[in-house]
Amino acid sequence: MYSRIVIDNIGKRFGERLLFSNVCAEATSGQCLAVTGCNGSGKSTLLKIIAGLVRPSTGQVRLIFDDMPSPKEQIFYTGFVSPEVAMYAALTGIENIIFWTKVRGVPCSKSEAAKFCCEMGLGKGGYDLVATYSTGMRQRLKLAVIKAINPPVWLLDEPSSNLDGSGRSIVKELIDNAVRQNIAVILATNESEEALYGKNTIEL
Ligand SMILES: Nc1ncnc2c1ncn2[C@@H]1O[C@H](COP(=O)(O)OP(=O)(O)OP(=O)(O)O)[C@@H](O)[C@H]1O
Repeated sequence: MYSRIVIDNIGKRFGERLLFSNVCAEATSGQCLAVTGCNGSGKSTLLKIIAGLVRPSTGQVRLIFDDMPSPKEQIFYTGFVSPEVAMYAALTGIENIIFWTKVRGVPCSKSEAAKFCCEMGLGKGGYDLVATYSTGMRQRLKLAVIKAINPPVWLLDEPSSNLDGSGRSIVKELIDNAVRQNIAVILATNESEEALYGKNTIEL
């Protein structure tokens, strides 16, 4: 599927405080757009605006897909990995994947969910309750969920947070594969090395 995200003159203000203004960029299928900037510059806020979770103060974000979903359906075309997204602690990793894929209407068997856990380096941890997970394991599970849902637009907010070296390599491979599969990836990061995954970069 072809997708195009147009960030058109976006600005955001919280009360008196202007966070950013006149941000313009585009991300299309098969490309990664990196969003960089210091702590508090508004990277997460911009991703939330693109996800439709926060209203911009000025400008608009247009999501364009070749099969023209209704505005209500468009939310199902994006996946969001963020420190603010939580997995269900009372479910196992595999059960979380089955839950989230069901919410999105994507078929996913237990064995497929177990495979996604393994690919993200959770191993047999996929059968354990998320309540018992370390922060890095929770992050790996969020990556397994977006891989299972596989939407045409991926919004990745600090995808390597709390990950060790092997986890960071998994994130790189995940983004490379997503781009190869024609997914549009928007990546917010503080890591200069990770920012290089972006074909284009917005600095806030
Ligand atoms: N709902 C809100 N109301 C008021 N201020 C907010 C709100 N959400 C975010 N902010 C403020 O906006 C600023 C930018 O936050 P944001 O999380 O987008 O930055 P960031 O660039 O992602 O930071 P970091 O690199 O630390 O993750 C922060 O100062 C934050 O306190």
